[in-house]
Amino acid sequence: MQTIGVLGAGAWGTALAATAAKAGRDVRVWALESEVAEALSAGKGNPVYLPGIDLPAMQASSDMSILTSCEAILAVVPAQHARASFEKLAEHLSPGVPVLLCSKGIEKNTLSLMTDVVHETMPKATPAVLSGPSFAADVARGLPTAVTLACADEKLGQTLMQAIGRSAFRPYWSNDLIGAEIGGAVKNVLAIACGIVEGLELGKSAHAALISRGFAEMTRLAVAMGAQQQTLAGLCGLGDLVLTCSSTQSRNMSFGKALGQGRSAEDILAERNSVTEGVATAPALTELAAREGVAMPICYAVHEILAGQKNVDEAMTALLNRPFTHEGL
Ligand SMILES: NC(=O)c1ccc[n+]([C@@H]2O[C@H](COP(=O)([O-])OP(=O)(O)OC[C@H]3O[C@@H](n4cnc5c(N)ncnc54)[C@H](O)[C@@H]3O)[C@@H](O)[C@H]2O)c1
Ligand SMILES: O=P(O)(O)OC[C@H](O)CO
Repeated sequence: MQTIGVLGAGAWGTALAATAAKAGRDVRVWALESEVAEALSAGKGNPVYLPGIDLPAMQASSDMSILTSCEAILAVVPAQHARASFEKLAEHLSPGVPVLLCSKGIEKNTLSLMTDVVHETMPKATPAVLSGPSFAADVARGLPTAVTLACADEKLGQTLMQAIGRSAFRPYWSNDLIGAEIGGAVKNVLAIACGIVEGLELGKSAHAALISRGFAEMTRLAVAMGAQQQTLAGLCGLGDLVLTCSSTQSRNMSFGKALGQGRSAEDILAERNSVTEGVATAPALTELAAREGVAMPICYAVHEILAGQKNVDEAMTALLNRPFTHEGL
């Protein structure tokens, strides 16, 4: 597998493209913005989404036909833009080509996971999932990172790992696509909650309690949807939850922190050109949890705050006054 296509040149798509290029692959990148495509092609990095980081030059275009003869595609557009992007990608894809889903979110309204969106828009493609604790800037700088690569077919999973992996970017194979997807989507909503706790200055004990009870919520939903419990204890679950809830380098965590400090969601988002996936995933997640009959009180509290149904103090008081219960999942 030599020719790798990357759909989306935000921070993460760019970091993954650079990693695959450093691993010796022939990389082709589709960028929405022509100025991003031009800068990447000219070896000037990505001044819009990864400013100040040196990257190898790679073929890039804002014309999606650049992805036509790629042997695998890394799909890295934000979750809410996946369906429209995949519908266009379908015109350029050969049957059976693996599509490695690298975004972390659930589609609003349809409640579709990204694998569902692939099945609906590109039924002949083979979906796989890449998820785990990995800030784009760390990966682009070549700092050590480990992620889950979930693919139903182990042989294809191994081929994908060889294609994009290197010593500083270590994929671990799993056959659990649903577990990897749910872990990545839920940790973003929980990171908003952790940010709120930090913004309210509720202390590190509350922070640890939230990570732990949030992990229980994530695992409950994933298992109800058919995932293996142990997947959530791995890189794409607990690993990513710990990373994202521990650093304001996370857009979701820093968004939550600003909410906790009293700013409005609209004001915070208006200042950003980057995506904060947990904002759109929160309402989808609470609907999904209701559909699956799973309790997710922390995620629900985030949804209530974002929907304007409660302010942060009211949501926190309601969480703290839930009945005492047993600790199991
Ligand atoms: N940045 C990270 O550290 C990181 C790490 C792992 C996973 N992810 C995930 O990767 C996905 C992409 O995030 P990112 O950080 O690369 O994005 P980003 O915030 O850096 O950039 C936003 C991206 O959205 C794209 N976009 C905006 N409108 C669009 C449209 N209408 N159609 C298609 N694309 C559109 C832009 O072109 C750009 O590529 C998200 O799901 C995110 O959760 C990000
Ligand atoms: O900046 P965030 O919050 O989108 O998180 C980035 C990655 O998903 C961390 O693994």
